[in-house]
Amino acid sequence: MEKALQEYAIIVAGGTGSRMQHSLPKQFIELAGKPILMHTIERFYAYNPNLRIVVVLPEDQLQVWRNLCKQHKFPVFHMAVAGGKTRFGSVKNGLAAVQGEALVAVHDGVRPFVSTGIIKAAFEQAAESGTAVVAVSPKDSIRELTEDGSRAVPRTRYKLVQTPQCFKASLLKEAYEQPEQEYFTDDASVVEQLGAGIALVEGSYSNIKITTPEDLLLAEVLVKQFKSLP
Ligand SMILES: Nc1ccn([C@@H]2O[C@H](COP(=O)(O)OP(=O)(O)OP(=O)(O)O)[C@@H](O)[C@H]2O)c(=O)n1
Ligand SMILES: C[C@](O)(CO)[C@H](O)COP(=O)(O)O
Repeated sequence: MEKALQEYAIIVAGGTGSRMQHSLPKQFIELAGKPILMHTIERFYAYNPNLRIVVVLPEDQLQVWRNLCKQHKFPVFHMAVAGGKTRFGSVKNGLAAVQGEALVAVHDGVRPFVSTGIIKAAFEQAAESGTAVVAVSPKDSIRELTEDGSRAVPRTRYKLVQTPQCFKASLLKEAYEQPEQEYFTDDASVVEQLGAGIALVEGSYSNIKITTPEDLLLAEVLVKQFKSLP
């Protein structure tokens, strides 16, 4: 039987959270008594306690994070590395900590409600096909902007992309050697640029990215239901 590949999670939390308009970087805002980022890390630890976890933070927040870990007696072992100016740069820095052939999940530090089932499904799909991107179907109608205004498009042709996004390490590393492009909004878009196909895995509507103040209100509700979320 083939030996299973080592699994890694690169949890990107190297942003400043400008759209949240909060005094703290949003990944440090407390939910149910601890920073959002700690909830996120705990989801991955719950999936696999042997997972190697790399947390990417703004360079000037590394000490703040160490202090928060001490203050909260945060028990989950992880490596903390400095991020880049953009999410692309942060993922690239996190990837430098990945050794050998492995499976790597890249996940937003501000998506604390991902279920262990979704993480598992993403790793399994990546083990099989090399790529796995979690996504959900849109619930609203979609219009495309055109030169004259806008037009309706069939929503059944679209998916809303979430994280985790899992890949074989060699593929992801090769992808992140490419020059950064403005249209690289996630890891799938970077890997796809190499010509690789992207396998989709069903996500969840509760796997929200905490981005703007109303997301925080929703997160306060979701955190109370944490154990029963899909
Ligand atoms: N230079 C950056 C920018 C973003 N991220 C991370 O990528 C994830 C998704 O990005 P987003 O929600 O846009 O976070 P911010 O960049 O912090 O938010 P904003 O765009 O509102 O400033 C977040 O966990 C964020 O910390 C990162 O690791 N490094
Ligand atoms: C990676 C991502 O969360 C997938 O939906 C999203 O693309 C991040 O976008 P942001 O502009 O960095 O928030």
